[in-house]
Amino acid sequence: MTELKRVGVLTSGGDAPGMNAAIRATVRACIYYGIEPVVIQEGYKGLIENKMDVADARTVANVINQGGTFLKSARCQEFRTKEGRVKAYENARAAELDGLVVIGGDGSFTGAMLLEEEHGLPCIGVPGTIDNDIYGTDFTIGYDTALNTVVEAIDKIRDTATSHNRLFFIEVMGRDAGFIALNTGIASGAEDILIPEQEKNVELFMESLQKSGRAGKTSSIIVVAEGDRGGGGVFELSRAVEEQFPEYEVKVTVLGHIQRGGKPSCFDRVLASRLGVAAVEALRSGDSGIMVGVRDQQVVKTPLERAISKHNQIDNHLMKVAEIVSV
Ligand SMILES: Nc1ncnc2c1ncn2[C@@H]1O[C@H](COP(=O)(O)OP(=O)(O)O)[C@@H](O)[C@H]1O
Ligand SMILES: O=P(O)(O)OC[C@H]1O[C@](O)(COP(=O)(O)O)[C@@H](O)[C@@H]1O
Ligand SMILES: [Mg+2]
Repeated sequence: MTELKRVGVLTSGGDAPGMNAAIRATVRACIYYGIEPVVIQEGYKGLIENKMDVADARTVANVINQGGTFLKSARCQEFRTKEGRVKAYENARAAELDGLVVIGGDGSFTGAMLLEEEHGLPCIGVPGTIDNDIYGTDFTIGYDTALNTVVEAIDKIRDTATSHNRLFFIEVMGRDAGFIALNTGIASGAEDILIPEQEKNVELFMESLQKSGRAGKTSSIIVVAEGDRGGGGVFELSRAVEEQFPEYEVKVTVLGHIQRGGKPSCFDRVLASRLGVAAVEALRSGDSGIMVGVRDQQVVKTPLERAISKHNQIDNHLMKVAEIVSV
């Protein structure tokens, strides 16, 4: 077992529901194993600006049920520079950190990898992002909650869509990944789902709309991932459809940041608790430069380098399911 005096924890990149539960689990696992936890504010920005405090078990009381991250998150440009990372490391060393737990997405893991490579500070990644776009884990913290938030919102939109002859384009988050769009599209009964991994050309899309019309559908819901550019983005696509199908009243809803908020689901709280504990246990075992995740219900470790350079594949069978159930 590696002797650890102090371990730091931060949240970085886009916040995700369940990050608080992951901070809590990290802090409490440290205390359980006799390590002093240090909480760092505002991600890498706080590390550079030396915003950190020793925590105790009560620091993380009453946060498991809260969305967002009480430590705050940041997208920090300075940390992308070598000089920025030197400053961050100097502060980590002065605080006597023997390891760092980084709760965030692929960008945060790239930063963690560089910090470790350049300065030798052992870093462990915990996947926290609603996008579910991290290789080496079946689920990222926040994804399940976001799915449920989106489905609830689309259900409401369906009520108005069916009360009129309306065609709704609903843009969901996912800069480069279609996992949210595909799963919420199926769960909310969407007529079509557009994702960046499998961009459909506009003609094909129009054909499937025509088919829906012929099948007697008087209203439709199309779920579009924000990263999908097949039709030039949700507004351009809606204009094209309006021209071709004057019988439909076309509406666009961009769900936006509502998808990132709210109380974490039970699934996300459990996942976050598991992974926070696993991160501390990994540091104790002498691991570094890895991410902890779950595959087939087991905690697994993946080198950060692999976690950021590979991608989870969209399940083609699920795409087919979406096509079949929307006839
Ligand atoms: N290539 C990089 N080099 C160093 N740090 C990076 C790099 N990419 C991202 N980071 C750091 O991680 C932060 C979060 O990354 P970002 O991509 O915004 O979110 P996420 O971690 O959720 O993917 C960035 O603001 C930056 O401080
Ligand atoms: O709110 P921001 O910071 O502009 O970021 C929006 C992006 O953040 C996300 O919600 C999550 O992405 P990351 O986890 O990579 O930060 C994306 O789906 C979305 O494109
Ligand atoms: Mg990212």
